[in-house]
This record gives sequence, C-alpha cells and structure tokens, in this order.
Amino acid sequence: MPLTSLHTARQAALEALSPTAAESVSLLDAQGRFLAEDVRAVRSLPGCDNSAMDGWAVRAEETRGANRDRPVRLRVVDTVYAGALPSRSLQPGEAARVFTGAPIPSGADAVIRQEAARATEDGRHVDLFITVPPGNDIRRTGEEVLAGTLLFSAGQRLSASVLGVLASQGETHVRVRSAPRVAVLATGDELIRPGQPALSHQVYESNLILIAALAREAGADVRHLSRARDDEQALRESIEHLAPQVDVLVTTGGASVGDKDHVKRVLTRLGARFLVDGVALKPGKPVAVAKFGNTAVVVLPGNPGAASVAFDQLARPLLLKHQGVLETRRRVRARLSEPRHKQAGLTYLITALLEYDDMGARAVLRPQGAGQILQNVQADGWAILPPGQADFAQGDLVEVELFDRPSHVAVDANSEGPRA
Ligand SMILES: Nc1nc2c(c(=O)[nH]1)N[C@H]1C(S)=C(S)[C@@H](COP(=O)(O)OP(=O)(O)OC[C@H]3O[C@@H](n4cnc5c(N)ncnc54)[C@H](O)[C@@H]3O)O[C@H]1N2
Ligand code: MOO
Repeated sequence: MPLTSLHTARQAALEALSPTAAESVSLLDAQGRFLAEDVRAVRSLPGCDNSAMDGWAVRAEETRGANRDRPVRLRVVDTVYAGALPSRSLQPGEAARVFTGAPIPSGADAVIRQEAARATEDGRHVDLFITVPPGNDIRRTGEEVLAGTLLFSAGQRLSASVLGVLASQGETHVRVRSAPRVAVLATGDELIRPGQPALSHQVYESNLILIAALAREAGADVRHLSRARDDEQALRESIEHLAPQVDVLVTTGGASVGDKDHVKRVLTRLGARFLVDGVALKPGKPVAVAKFGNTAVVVLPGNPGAASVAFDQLARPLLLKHQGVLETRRRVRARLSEPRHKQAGLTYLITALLEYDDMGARAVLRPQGAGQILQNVQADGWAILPPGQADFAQGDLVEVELFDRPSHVAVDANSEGPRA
C-alpha cells in the first residue's frame, strides 16, 4: 500500500482535535498565545490632540514671518503637563507652555519646540524664532487608530508588540484559547536519563526535552515527561495513565517495525483509532496519529532528527488547531547548493540555511540523517524535495519553508480550513 502523502496525513491528523473554549488570561500570561476573537479599538490613539514636543502651543498664523532676527512675541497664559488639562483656551496673542504628551489647548493649532523659542526672564512672554504650519508637532486624535476600527483578527499571535497595543487600549486581560495539555513519553531500553553515568553503547535520553520544548514553542502546556521500557505491559500502563490527563500524548521511539517497537501495537490493543499510520516523509516515515478516548496520540520515531520533522509537520499543526489557528509558513524558492539523490515517492524535508548572492537565494543543505541532532540548530527552514523526483542537481530550484514569522488564521471548531 502506498504511504500517505504528507499533505493528506496532515489533514487527517487535524481531525484528532477541535479548538478548545476561550479563556481570559492576563496580558503577560498571554504572550505567545492566540486571540480567540477579533479585537476592535475601544479608544482612539492618541485619545486627544497632544504635543509631540516640549515647547509652546500657539496659533500657527501668528508665527508667520518669525525668525531669529525678528522673533514673534506671545503672552504665556498657561502651562500644561502630560496627564493634565489646559485651564483655558488660547486667545490671539497668547501661547501655552506644553510638554510632550500634554493636551493641546483649544484655540492652538501648532507647537513650537522649545529649542526654537525663548521665554522672557519673568516668564510672562515667549519669543518664537520660527514660522510653523498648522498641525506642527501635534499628534492628532486617532491619527494612529480610530475607535471602532479592527485592531486584530482572531488567530493573531500575541507578540510583545500586540500585547503593548492591547495595554494601550486599557485592557488587562485578553481572550485566548486554552493551551493544550501535553504529555511526552519516551520509550527505549537503551536510554539513560541525563545526569546519570552512561556507557558508550547507551544513549542519553534527549527526546523528552526536545519534544517538550517544541511543544511549548507551539503553545502547549507540557504537564508530564515520562519514560517507559520497551515492554508491552509497561507501555500500556504508561499510556493508560497519561492519556486521560492530557489533550495530546506524544510518544517517541518504538514506532517502527523492530521486535521491540511496541507502541502502535499497544495503542491498537487499547482500542485507539489510527488517523495516520506512516507517511511518505523522510525523515519521520513511521509517524502515526491516533485518537485514544478524547486524547490525540502522536507516535514519533525515536531518532531525534526524525522526531523533530514528524513533530513539526503533524504534532505542531494539531497543537495550533487546539488553540484555534491554522499556521502558514512563508516559502522562498532557492537554488540547491549541492546535488542530492533521494528515494522517489517520499517528500524529503532537509534543514537548510539560506544564503543570498547575485543570483538570489541559495539553500545550503545540512547533512541529513534521521539520527542526527545538530542539523536543526540555527536552520532557516526546511528545503522541500518533493516526492515525484529522485535526482536533484546543484542549482535546481526548490522551495524552502521558513521557520521565522509564520502567519496564523482562526479556524472554527468544526472545520479544518480558515474561517470565512
Ligand atoms: N527494517 C526497518 N527498519 C527501520 C525502518 C523500516 O521501515 N524498516 N524504519 C526506520 C526509520 S524510518 C526510523 S525513523 C527508525 C525509527 O524507529 P523507532 O521509532 O522504532 O525508533 P527506535 O528504534 O526506538 O530508536 C531509533 C534511534 O533513536 C534513538 N532514540 C530513541 N529514543 C530516543 C530518545 N528519547 N532520546 C535519544 N535518542 C533516542 C535510539 O537510541 C535509536 O538509535 O527506524 C528505522 N528502522
Ligand atoms: O525516515 Mo526515518 O524517519 O528517519 O529514517
């Protein structure tokens, strides 16, 4: 039977979860989460006409002709600080001392910064040295945002900048979808817990940290990091114990066809329903996604490189869907830095660095090995070698899916696609 294509597998995997209910969380705790609903401006920014400079609020027409040799002299009738209100409106021949952020008194229509003016010794008058047009150094009400306009759409990721905007609207909390609860279960008799001594044929267990960190990057609340021996009974007990406590259980290792690869068998015996079982993907081919009770189970291969790819391509979209979003990564076309032969029928995802020269982008491929663990460090994205082709020459154009700055759209509870 031909293996499922990556695209089909991802669609099938997404069936395993629906977006959760929204919850209200404080702004700082919302960092990295996704908006559950559209946010409109409740307040214009700025909220009132205010001064962009420390200086003097004036009537622009009265500054006409002013220069260093022939200053215009106005009477100082008020001082307005940021956060205070003017005590009176400006009449002809008058100026108000204003500081940055201070509301502009009615009657004034321009600000002259203090470097272009000088107050008389008694402070009762000010001499203006420049001519300014109406609106000079005034930040107008709503010039950045008008109350009522759409600020952010549901699905927007809450970055530092977005959080700052929400606070500027007077918000203390924001509605996001709750983080998926995740457990990671590493299997393998050869694995030694970091911190313990290990002989050379033994392997330090590194997938728990790797997968937990990747899950957190996708917004997950990682609750359990567990290990189980390559033993059907032990695996069964671990899965039965962990699954009901989380939304997503991710296992690593024991996913292939070896004598001790029990994970899929145990899940089947427990009555799990497989949505994906093996994908035409390298690395990561043995990956599976199943539904066990209300829990989505993602079975990752043990090889760290394969586990990373399979997690990224199937588990990450699932974790994001739970948070109500569909992610799209930017793609660029780049020339291959070296020839590659691959197995036809499989999509290869190879971590690549992008370099730019006169001919455009060049994808410098990292050595590819499912068991290797350094290849993803500092990579710019996945070079995608599509299934239909086996031989690639140096200079062939391929697509590179970039890790940086993905975009997100909201998905409805019962659909895989973006909202209408
Ligand atoms: N005859 C076949 N053999 C294999 C096939 C196949 O189709 N036919 N598939 C290969 C592919 S593809 C992969 S990928 C691997 C993955 O198999 P498993 O998921 O069963 O992985 P393990 O055998 O348990 O481990 C593989 C490798 O990774 C190391 N490992 C495992 N867990 C961890 C961990 N938590 N931390 C660090 N390293 C880990 C483990 O020591 C092994 O070296 O199967 C191929 N075989
Ligand atoms: O395709 Mo396996 O997943 O890496 O070697």
